[in-house]
Amino acid sequence: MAWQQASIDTDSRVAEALADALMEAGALSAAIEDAWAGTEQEEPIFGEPGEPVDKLWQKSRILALFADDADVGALIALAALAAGAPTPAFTLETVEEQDWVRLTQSQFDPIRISDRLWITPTWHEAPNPQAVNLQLDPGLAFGTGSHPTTRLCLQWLDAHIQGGETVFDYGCGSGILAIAALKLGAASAVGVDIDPQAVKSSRDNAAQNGVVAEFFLPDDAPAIQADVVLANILANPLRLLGELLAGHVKPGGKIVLSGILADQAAELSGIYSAWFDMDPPVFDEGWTRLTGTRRATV
Ligand SMILES: C[S@@+](CC[C@H](N)C(=O)[O-])C[C@H]1O[C@@H](n2cnc3c(N)ncnc32)[C@H](O)[C@@H]1O
Repeated sequence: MAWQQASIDTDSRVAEALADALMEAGALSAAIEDAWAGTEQEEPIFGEPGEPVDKLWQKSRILALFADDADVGALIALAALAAGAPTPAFTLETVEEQDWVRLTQSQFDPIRISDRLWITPTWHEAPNPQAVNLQLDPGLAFGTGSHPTTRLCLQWLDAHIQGGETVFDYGCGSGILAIAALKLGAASAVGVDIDPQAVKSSRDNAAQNGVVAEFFLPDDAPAIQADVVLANILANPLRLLGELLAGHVKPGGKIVLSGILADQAAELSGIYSAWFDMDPPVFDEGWTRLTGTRRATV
């Protein structure tokens, strides 16, 4: 199927009325943009989120979509009359139907963490069916495996989970770290996030991957001590959460921190050395992973 797209340059003062009138006249959509978009005269117009923008471009362009058999010239003339504007000139082009779902999906390929650990969208064949494959689609919560902060944690899990560990994932997002730990052999995993949508996504993703993990909002989290605690949050919350996170790590257990910029690593390592013997930092694209071993409390 194809559509006709009319491009109408018009005085900004009548653009909105004309776009409304085009919709009334039978356009399938009508969007207003800067007539000089993409040129040196392009004029960015910014507004506060949720606030109406009271400024208009000097000259506006309306892109209006019509059915392939519509008499576009007659409909534009009718709309201009209704909007009290002179009949504008326009150009017309044919727009072919696209498979938007396929186009979007093609932008997400499987992600190789290591030879044995892959993150694969559900619509893809696993590149290595023998590997540990997490099925994860881009969604409303952070954590598809493509971001360096997540990748640093996944690489640590891949290298250190030997089987039977208990894991606590603080700031679980999509649940990717808890789910990966379980698929790599951990005995149990619990995740926590302040965002209810992340808690829901994590539960859905665990079910999708056939693993049993529990996810909570912080106030509902169980008072557990785990062999491994991961927290891929940002430096600021990590500065405040040291004591709480340390309380969730068994003596001799491991902490894995991510979401830290390279120039914040020394300061964060200093904070966590109050409870942990810290390892040297590991860097990836300007981000840092910090790890440490919980000292026995005296
Ligand atoms: C960068 S994402 C990490 C998601 C996932 N764990 C990963 O590694 O990709 C950080 C997550 O931490 C959550 N978060 C931020 N501050 C938090 C806090 N104080 N307590 C619990 N969760 C928090 C956010 O809602 C977000 O989902």
